Amino acid sequence: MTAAVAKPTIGIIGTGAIGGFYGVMLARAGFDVHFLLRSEFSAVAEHGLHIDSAPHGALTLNPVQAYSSAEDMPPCDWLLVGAKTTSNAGLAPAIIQAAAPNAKVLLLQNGLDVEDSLRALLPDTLHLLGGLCLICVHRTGPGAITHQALGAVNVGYHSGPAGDEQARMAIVEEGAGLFRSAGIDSQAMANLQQARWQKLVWNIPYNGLSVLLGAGTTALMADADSRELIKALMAEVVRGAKACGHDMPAGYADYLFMMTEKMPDYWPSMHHDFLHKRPLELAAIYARPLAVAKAAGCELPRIDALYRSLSFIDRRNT
Ligand SMILES: NC(=O)C1=CN([C@@H]2O[C@H](COP(=O)(O)OP(=O)(O)OC[C@H]3O[C@@H](n4cnc5c(N)ncnc54)[C@H](OP(=O)(O)O)[C@@H]3O)[C@@H](O)[C@H]2O)C=CC1
Ligand SMILES: CC(C)(CO)C(=O)C(=O)O
Repeated sequence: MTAAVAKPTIGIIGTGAIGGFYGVMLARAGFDVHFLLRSEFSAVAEHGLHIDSAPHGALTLNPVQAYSSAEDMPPCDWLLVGAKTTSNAGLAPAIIQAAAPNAKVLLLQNGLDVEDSLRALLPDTLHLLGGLCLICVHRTGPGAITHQALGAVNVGYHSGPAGDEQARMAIVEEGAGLFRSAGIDSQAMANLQQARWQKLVWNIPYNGLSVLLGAGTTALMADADSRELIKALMAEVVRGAKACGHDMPAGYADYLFMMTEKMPDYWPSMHHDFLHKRPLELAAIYARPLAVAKAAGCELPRIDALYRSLSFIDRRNT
C-alpha cells in the first residue's frame, strides 16, 4: 500500500485580484491556503473572499485563513506572490517569515526580471519561480474580485537550490500541477525569460495605452489608429525579444491581437493602478525590457516613447 502524499501548504503573499483568485481556486480544490493581506485584512477576515467569475459563477471562500502579519502564518511549502512588482523588494521579510525550509516562491507577476530584486534578499535555500497569468481579474471592493475571462498560468524556474535542469523542471511541473488540480490550465515553461517576453507582447501595448488613451480593450481594438499602434508596439516587443535570444512562436503577435478582439472589454491592471493613484509597474514592464534590448544593440523607439509618456503620467499621479 502506498502512503497518501500530503498536499502542500500554500501561502498567498498579497491577496489582491491575482492572489485572491488563485488562492480561492486552490482552497476550493482542497489545499490548505493561508492569505496575507494588508488594507483588506479586516474585511476579508470578517466577510471572506468573493469572486464574481464569468467562467465559474459566484465563488465564495468564508471563513478565510487570513493574516495581517506573516509572523502569524504557518510554514508554507509554496508561496504565491500576488503583490505588484513595485513592492517586491519590501516583501522579502514576509516571504522569509512564511517560508518552510526549501519552500518554492512563485511570483505571479507581469514584467521582465521581476525575480532579481527579491533573489538577492532571499536565502539560497528557497526556490524562486515566475508565473505568467493569462487572466482578466480585478478588485471591485474589499474582498471582492471580478473575473472576466481566461485563467491559465505558465510557470518557469528562476533560481535556487535545484541542482540541474531535471530537478528544476520537476519543481516547475509540481507548480503547474497545483494549478491543474484546481481546474486551471497551466504549462511548465522550460525558459522563464522566454515566457516573460511572450507575455510582454500583450502587456507593453495594452497596459500602457489603456492609461495613456484612457481606453479599455474594446475601444482600443475598435479604432484604426490605436490598432496600428498596438501592432507596431507588438512588433517592437517581438524584435526586442529576438535581439535578446528569444524567438517568439510564429504568428504569436497576431494570435494575441485576435485573442484580444474576442475578449470582453478589459482594463489592464495598470489602468486600475492609475485610477487608484498607485505606482505603475513601469520598471518591470517597460524600463527593464528597453534596457536589456538596448544592451543587445536593439533600440525600441515606440516603446521608449510610450514609457516616457507613462513615466510623466506616473510622476504626477502618485
Ligand atoms: N489583474 C490581472 O488581470 C492581471 C495581473 N497580472 C499581474 O499580477 C500582479 C498582481 O496584480 P493584481 O492582482 O491585479 O494587483 P492588485 O493590486 O489587485 O493586488 C496586489 C495586492 O498585493 C497587496 N500587497 C502589496 N504589498 C503588500 C504587503 N507588503 N503586504 C501584504 N499585501 C500586500 C495589496 O494590498 P493593498 O490592498 O493593501 O494595496 C493587494 O491586495 C501584477 O504584477 C500584475 O501585472 C498579470 C496578469 C493579469
Ligand atoms: C493578457 C491578459 C489580458 C490575458 O490575456 C493578461 O493576463 C494581463 O492583463 O496581463
